[in-house]
Amino acid sequence: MNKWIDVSQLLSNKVACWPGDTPFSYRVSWSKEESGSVNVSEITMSVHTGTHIDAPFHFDSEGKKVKDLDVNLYIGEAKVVHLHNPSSISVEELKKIDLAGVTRLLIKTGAWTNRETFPTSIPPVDLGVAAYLSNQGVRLLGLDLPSVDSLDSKELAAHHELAAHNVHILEGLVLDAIEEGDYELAALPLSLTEADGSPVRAVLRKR
Ligand SMILES: N[C@@H](CC(=O)c1ccccc1NC=O)C(=O)O
Ligand SMILES: [Zn+2]
Ligand SMILES: [Zn+2]
Repeated sequence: MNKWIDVSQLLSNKVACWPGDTPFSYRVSWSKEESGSVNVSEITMSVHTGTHIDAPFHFDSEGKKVKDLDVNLYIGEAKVVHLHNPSSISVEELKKIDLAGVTRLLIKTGAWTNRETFPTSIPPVDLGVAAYLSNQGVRLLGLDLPSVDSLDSKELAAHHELAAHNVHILEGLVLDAIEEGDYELAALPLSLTEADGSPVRAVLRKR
């Protein structure tokens, strides 16, 4: 039986954060010395830090929140493909991939090299990709990037298009050591009732 491989970013005070967003912080808020019995800690973070999923509420105030998302999206068969430092994620490139039976597509671009600093530019998901993937039956798109849109985008066109075509978003994967092929994925969001996104622990197992 193949082993599960962790494809999540480490959550430490060094993790990169979207410029201007709440930085990640961890601290022991009640030490064993103080409490007399236990160490108790707290974390503060943006839900868009590290490896995470977006709920449509992130970019649509009427959109689904994390609690409304189907857990079945985030567990099951997934295909990993490599695009080699693409300038964007294009329909043309995706047409070269056999997507028959693929419901979860994970793309390694290699474009985010130092995960302790936020990238200055990333390849965005082109317009038309959402419609293409959805026609092929893809329901979850995962990337090794902090966003599916370019970092300076205010319209978040790819986020909106993906949601309109019912393709869900998983961002910030660590796919450096993952070869192309068929895997099982587990990347469950927390059961946050109100949130627009959630950190996940993403793991892959070769099929
Ligand atoms: N779309 C990005 C997050 C994002 O856009 C963002 C996150 C925190 C603070 C500001 C953000 N975008 C501002 O334009 C994501 O999905 O993780
Ligand atoms: Zn996000
Ligand atoms: Zn996003």
